[in-house]
Order: sequence, then structure tokens, then C-alpha cells
Amino acid sequence: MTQQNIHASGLSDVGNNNALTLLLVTISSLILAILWYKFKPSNSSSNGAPPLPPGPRSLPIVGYIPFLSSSLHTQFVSIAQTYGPIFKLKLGSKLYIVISNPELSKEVVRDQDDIFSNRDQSVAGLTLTYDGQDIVISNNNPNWRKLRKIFVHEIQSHKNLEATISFRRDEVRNCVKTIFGKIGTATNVREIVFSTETNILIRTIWETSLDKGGVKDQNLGAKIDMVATNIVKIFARPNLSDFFPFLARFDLQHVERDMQMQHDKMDELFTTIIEDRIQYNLKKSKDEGKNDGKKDFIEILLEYKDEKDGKPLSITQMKALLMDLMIAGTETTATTVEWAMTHIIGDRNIMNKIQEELAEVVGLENKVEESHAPKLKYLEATIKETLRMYPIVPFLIPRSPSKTCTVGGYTIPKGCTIILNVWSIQRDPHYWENPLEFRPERFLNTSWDFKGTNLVYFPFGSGRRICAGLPMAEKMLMYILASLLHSFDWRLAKPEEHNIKEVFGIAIKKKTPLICIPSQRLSDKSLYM
Ligand code: HEM
Repeated sequence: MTQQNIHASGLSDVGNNNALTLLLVTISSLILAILWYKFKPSNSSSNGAPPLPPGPRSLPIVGYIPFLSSSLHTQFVSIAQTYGPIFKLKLGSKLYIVISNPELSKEVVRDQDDIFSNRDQSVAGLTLTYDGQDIVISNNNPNWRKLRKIFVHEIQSHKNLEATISFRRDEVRNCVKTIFGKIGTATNVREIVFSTETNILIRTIWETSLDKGGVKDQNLGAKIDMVATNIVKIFARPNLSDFFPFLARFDLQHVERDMQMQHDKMDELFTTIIEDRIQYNLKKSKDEGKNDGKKDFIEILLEYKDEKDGKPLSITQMKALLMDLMIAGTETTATTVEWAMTHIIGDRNIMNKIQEELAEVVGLENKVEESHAPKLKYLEATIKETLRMYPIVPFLIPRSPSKTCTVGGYTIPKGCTIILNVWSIQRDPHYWENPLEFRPERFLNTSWDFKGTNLVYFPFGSGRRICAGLPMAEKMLMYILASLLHSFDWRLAKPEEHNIKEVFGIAIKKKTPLICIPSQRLSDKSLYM
């Protein structure tokens, strides 16, 4: 080959190379474009806004629904291990964002609390609460603010809690008396505590009407217990109407129908109570009213109904509020007591420490009073540890942002559902040493409280929507547990059946009920009467 030819061929090689390179670049670009289109992160956004959080791939239409397990709390921990502390899930046509670390929780419940103070309103929730006219399910609106203010300032105020101390004392003593009648026999602690809590709430709500021709049904507590239990069970049923709102009108799984039935039973009761009281008040003179002294909750609410300034409270709003109290106040406390007793009975060392403290503070010749509570530090630490391992409402009550915003650098679209996995945060080894060990000592001499200030521990929620019944819950847990453990020694009915298996739902419950045998601890029998 001549030099010229070599050059020519070289040139032509260059020419050929250029053409080849161009072809390769074009094909590569095409392939890359196709690959990018096909595998682009599904969360990237085209308008320059931050992307949606990452999350597992899901099927068309149904999204991730077919892959959901019955133990969502543990399943969400596994998903977070792959996708990080904030991930998204598409369930039907709805977008869920799950958050499982304190830093991101803080962005929701503190830094942007106002934006995140609406609720994700499920069909069952709306059906139960007169279309969200209550506190728990209502969005952040003037109605919610008013009801919450009445509840927190009137019912949960220090003054009112002091004024209603005798109701709690009577009912907790009845509880001790009932258990005394069961000494030596297998006893379901949760059932007894549930009834005690129901009776306390009934008396706090309409004490005087029991004396004044109102509802006198002896089995009222048991009936309410049954309805409340049914309601919690219905809440635990996943509902297609929530995942596909356009299906809601068909109520394919009858969740709405079943909830309506329970709602109607409670509604009938509340209507009777309120009407009886209105009639009674109409009959009595104003002066008589002033002499009454103690006001129960119905009386307080009726004053707001007749309010001259501002917007009076409607009867429906009153009933919605009563519904909240009876449901939110019973299940939570009874379940917490059951978990605490499970661990206390399962660990003789913990039981001894609590009982020694009670003997010292209360004395073996006395009954427990609420006023002993501030000195019962080990018992308090045991309750805190119980609520660390078993935050009864494991995902809090889901919230929904009122406008599109960002959390952790990701876009959070308006109207999606926010789940804060407090259960996983409170068991995260990153924040808790040996988190699966039940160790009350970790709460001794520390500043942890229930106010949700440190988002490593917030079993009652945090921010604007923190549990409105917190002051009462704290008192009840201390008083009931102190009375049960001061008055009785406890052992498991079947020690081989000791277990701490959970069932996930709107409340985190024991898989099998705690059945145990009480024995008399105080020598003076009159302390049980
Ligand atoms: C162990 C007992 C209890 C626990 C663990 C508990 C826990 C909670 C939690 C986690 C929330 C949601 C907070 C959030 O979304 O950030 C809540 C809300 C609420 N709780 Fe409780 N609760 C308990 C007892 C009670 C009691 C005794 C009452 C009433 C007598 C009550 C009334 C309420 C109400 C009305 C709300 C709704 C607050 C709102 O949405 O503004 N709770 N509770």
C-alpha cells in the first residue's frame, strides 16, 4: 500500500471512524434515553421540585396492597431498612408516606405542625364521628379547635380532675373489691380494668343524671364495653373504600354498615342522656342549678350549647365528643395496663421493686390514693417503659398535609397520608440500648416525659394533635396499677403460657389475654371493701 493510500485509507478510516462514532453516540444516547425513561426513579419530578420519597415498586391500580402483611409495624421496619427512614407506598389510588426516625418526625409534628394538623379521614372514622364533627377525626378547623379547647380546659383541667377525684376513687376501689372476690381464681385483668375505665368516664360525663332520672341501666358499662370493643375491631379492618375512594359508595366489605350499627347504639344512649338532662334542667329553677356545685361534663357542654357569644355547640357536636371519650379513653388505658402487668408478673424482680415502693409510700395498712402517685417513681418508670415498648397507637392517628410541602428534602403532596411509626422509633437500637429488653430503670432519674418534646419517645403523639386525654390517662394508669399491685400478689394462671406476642391494629394488643391469679397481699380485709 502506497503512502498516499495509507493516508487515504487513514482519512477514510477517520471518516469511517467519525461516522461510526456518530452512530455509536446516537445509538448509545437512544439506549440511555430509553433506559432512563424505563428505569428513571419513579419519584423524580419534572418541574424542578424535589422528588417524592423512594419506595418499593408496586403493581398498577392496586399498588402495594397485595404485599401488605398483617403486622404492618414490623413490615414497615423492613421496608425502611431498604428505602430509608422516609418512604412512600401507593395503596390503591392513595399515597402513604411512612416516617420512622425522630428527625423527620420533628419536621412533621413540630416544624410544620400547622400544615400537618389535618387527619387522614377513613370511612369508618367519619361514620363513627358524625362525619368528623369530633376531636379525633376532625380536620384542623374552627369546630376542632373549639371542641379541643373545651375538652382540654374544662375536662382535663387540673381543677376538674381534682373535682372528679371521688369518681375515680370509687371506681378503682370497686375494681379492687371485684378482684378480691376472685382471689385464687384465673382472672382476666384487662376486662376488669376496661370496665373500671368505662365506669369512670361514664361518671365523669354524666354523674348527676344517674341520680336524676337519667340512664339507670345497671349493665350500661358492660354494653358500652362491648360496643367500644366492636368499634376498635372494625377500625382494624383494612377497607377498600379508603384505598379507592370512588368505591366508597358500594361499601364492598360492609365496613361502613357495621360501623354505622355500632355508632347508632352509642348515639341512642347519648341522645337519651342529653335529652334527659335538658328536660331536668328545664324543670329545675336557676337557683337550684347554682346550688348543684359539682358539674359533670354534660352540664358543661350544655352551657356551651346555650352560649350567647360565638357559635353555640350543637347537639351533634356534643355527641361526637362523647363518642371520642368513650372510645379513645377506654381501650388505650386497659391495653396499657395489660401490657404493664404482663411484664411485671413475668419479672419477679420488677414486681418486688414496685411493691416495696408501694409499701414504703402507701403503707401496708392503707389504701392507695391518687396523691401517692408523685412519689411512686419506679412505678412511673415502669409505665413509661411499657409505653416505650408498646405505644398503644403504634402509628399515632395518621395526619394529612393541607398543602404540598417538603420533609427530609422530599416532596410531600397535599392530601396524602402520613404515618409516623412511633413503634419502630421507640425500639430503634440507634436511640435505645437493648431496646427489646423491658427495663424500667432506663426511665429513672431522667427527664423523659409524655409531652412529645423529644421525638425519640412520644407514645401520646406530639404537637397540636397530641392526645387530648393525656392528663387523665396518666392519672388513671398510675392509680389503677398502684392499686392492683398494692392490694394483690399476682402469678400467671399458666406460667408456660407467658408470652408477649402482639397483634397489630389501630391499637397494639396482646395476642392472647393475660390471665393471672391474684392473692391477698394486705392483712386487713377492710382495705378491700
Ligand atoms: C394510655 C392511654 C392513652 C394513649 C397511649 C393515648 C394515645 C393517643 C395518641 C397517640 C393520639 C394521637 C396523637 C397524634 O396524632 O399525634 C391520641 C389522641 C387522642 N386521645 Fe389519647 N391516648 C390515651 C388515653 C386517652 C384518654 C384517657 C382520652 C380521653 C379521656 C384520650 C383522648 C384522646 C383524644 C380526644 C385524642 C384526639 C386529639 C386530637 O386529634 O386533637 N386519650 N391519643
